[in-house]
Amino acid sequence: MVPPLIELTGATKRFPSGSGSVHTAVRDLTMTVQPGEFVAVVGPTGCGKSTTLSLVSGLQPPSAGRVRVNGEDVKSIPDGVGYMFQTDAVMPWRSVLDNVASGPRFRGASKSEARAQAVDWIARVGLAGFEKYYPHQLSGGMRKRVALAQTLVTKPKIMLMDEPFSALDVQTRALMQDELLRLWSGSGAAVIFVTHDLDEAIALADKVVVLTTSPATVKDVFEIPLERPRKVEDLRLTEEFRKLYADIWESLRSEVDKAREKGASNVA
Ligand SMILES: Nc1ncnc2c1ncn2[C@@H]1O[C@H](COP(=O)(O)OP(=O)(O)OP(=O)(O)O)[C@@H](O)[C@H]1O
Repeated sequence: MVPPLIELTGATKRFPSGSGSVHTAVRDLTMTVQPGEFVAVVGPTGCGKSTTLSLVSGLQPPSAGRVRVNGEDVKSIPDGVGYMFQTDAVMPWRSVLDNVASGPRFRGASKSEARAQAVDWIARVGLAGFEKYYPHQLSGGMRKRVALAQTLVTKPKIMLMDEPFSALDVQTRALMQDELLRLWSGSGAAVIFVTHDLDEAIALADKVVVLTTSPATVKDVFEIPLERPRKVEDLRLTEEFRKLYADIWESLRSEVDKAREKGASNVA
């Protein structure tokens, strides 16, 4: 058995909230991610999904429990981690080429090496010919492709993705999901992908982790035995997919209902 690449064991995160009280965002959360595994995390709005990612990224230390990457306790941002968020990190004042080259440059590559890597990844995400464009000259989907190239050019061992496609229209979103799967399949990277969208979680992942309503802890873990390579739009029409959806939704629904009862206005 290969040791997990990412391991949260009884991880708890508390934040001070006004009036001197404490808010528990994540409680006693245990989950593992194997090297090269694609794990989707779903849960009701505000349950603690992003906080869970921030524990793995080292942006937040746990208040209790352990968070390990590669067998080591996470004390700062671990090496080899790439991020992608809902609002992309594309710098508006830089061309596509300079945006993608900035990661390798920051990690010490020479200017020409960084540019060569950037040109390669810009082509791989389907943007060859757009190197000199600026972000405002691109569509939302194209900017996501730039963000994907920015993330992958650094060859991360771990990709932490927090609803990266949620601002896209449905068709562009499906395209980007296929692109992500295509690019990830050759990368060997482990992924934690946070999403509100159960369809998206099942279409992309090897494993779907259902979190409880706040404070987040793991409610259920579902293996997704769908064959790869996958075409997300075709996959959604299959009986196997609908069955998985029904099973996982059964688990998620009661948490969404609890969150609604607690008064969350915008739930899963
Ligand atoms: N830095 C912080 N300081 C104080 N409270 C925080 C902090 N970060 C998160 N929280 C609180 O922790 C809880 C969980 O937030 P988190 O963003 O992790 O949830 P989420 O499931 O990702 O939300 P969403 O579904 O809206 O994306 C929320 O009540 C939030 O207000």
